[in-house]
Amino acid sequence: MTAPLPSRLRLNGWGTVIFSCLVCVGQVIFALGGIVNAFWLMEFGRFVFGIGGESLAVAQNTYAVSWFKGKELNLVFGLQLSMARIGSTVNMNLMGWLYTKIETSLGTAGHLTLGVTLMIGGVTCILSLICALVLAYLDRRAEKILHKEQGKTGEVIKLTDIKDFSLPLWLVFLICVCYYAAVFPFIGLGKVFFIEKFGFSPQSASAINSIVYVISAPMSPIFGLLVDKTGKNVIWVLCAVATTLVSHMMLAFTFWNPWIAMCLLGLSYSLLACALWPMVAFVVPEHQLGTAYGFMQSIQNLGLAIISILAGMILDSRGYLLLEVFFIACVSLSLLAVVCLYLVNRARGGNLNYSAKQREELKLSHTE
Ligand SMILES: C[C@H](N)C(=O)N[C@@H](CCCCN)C(=O)O
Repeated sequence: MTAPLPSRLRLNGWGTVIFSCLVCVGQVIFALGGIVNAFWLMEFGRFVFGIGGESLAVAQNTYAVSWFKGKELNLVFGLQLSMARIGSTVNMNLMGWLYTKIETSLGTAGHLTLGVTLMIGGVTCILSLICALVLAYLDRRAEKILHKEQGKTGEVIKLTDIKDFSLPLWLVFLICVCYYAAVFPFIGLGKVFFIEKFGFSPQSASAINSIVYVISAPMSPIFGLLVDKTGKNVIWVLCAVATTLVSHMMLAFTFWNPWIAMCLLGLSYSLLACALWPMVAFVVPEHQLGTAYGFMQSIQNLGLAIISILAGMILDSRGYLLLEVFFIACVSLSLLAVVCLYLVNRARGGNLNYSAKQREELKLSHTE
C-alpha cells in the first residue's frame, strides 16, 4: 500500500509569488536609493525587502514540511540552508569585485556606483521570483491531481493558536533565539574581532569570517541526510549547541589558530539548522505550521535585533573578551534549553527524539 501524500496546507502558491515580488520591489527601491543618494529610500527598500523575504522564508519552511514530512525532511531543510548559504557566499565574494568593475566603467565611486551594483545584484531576486512562479504552478497542478482544495479543510488558522503552543515548542523557540544570537551577530562583528584579537589583515579577517557560511553550503545537506538516516533530532541539536559552545570558548579564552574554532562553528551551525527547524513539524498540527514558523522567525528576528544592539554596546564599552563571554552565555542558555527539551520530551513520551526506525513505524501506523 502506498503512503498517502501529506494533506496540503492552505499556503497558497500565489502568496509565495507575492512575497517574491515584494523582495524584487524592495531590492529595486534599495538600489534606487543608492542611485539618487537617498539613504531613507534605501532604508525603505530594505523594509519592503524584509517583509517579502522573511515571509518567503516562513512559506519555504511550511512548504518543505507540507511536501516532505515523514520523508527526507531534514535533508530538505539542509538543502534550503545550503542554497541560502551559496547565495551568501557568492554575495560576499562577488559584490566587492562587481563594485570595482562598475566604478572603473563609470569612472566614479560612491552612491551611483553602489546603486548600480545593487541593481545588478538584484537579478538574483528575479531568479527567485521565477522559481516562485514555477512553484505556484506545480502547487496548483498538484492540488488538481490530488483533488485537494485549499481552505476547505475545516481548520481555521488564528493568531490565538499561539496560546496552544506546547512547552516543547516554546523550548525549540528558546533554543533558536539563544543559539542564533551567538552566530549571526558574532559574524556581523567578526571581521574586526579577527583584526583586533588575532592581528589578521582585513582580507584574511573577511575570509575567516565567511568560513561559517562557506562550510554550511556543502555540509548542510550532508548533515540533513545524516539526521534523516538516524533520527534523534534532539541529540543532534545537543551536539551542535555543545560544539558551538566549545568553539566560542576557544575564540574567547585561547590564542589558538582561530580557523579551527571557526570551522567547528561552521560545522555545528550547519548541523543545528538541519536538526532544529524540522522539529517544529513534529510538535505542531499541520494547520498551525505557518503560525508556528512565522512566530519562530519573528522572535528569532526580535532576539537578533536586541542582541545585536547589546553586542555593539558591550563591544564599545568593554571590549572583545566580554563580548565573547556574552555570546558564551547565550549559547549556554541555548544548551540549557536543549537539555530541558530532552527531559520534557522524554517525560511526555514525545516523538522529538525518535530514531529513524521509530519514525518509520509511526508513519506506517498512520497509513494503516
Ligand atoms: C532566515 C531565517 N531567519 C533563518 O534564520 N533561517 C535559518 C535556516 C532555516 C532553515 C531553512 N529554511 C538559517 O540558519 O539561515
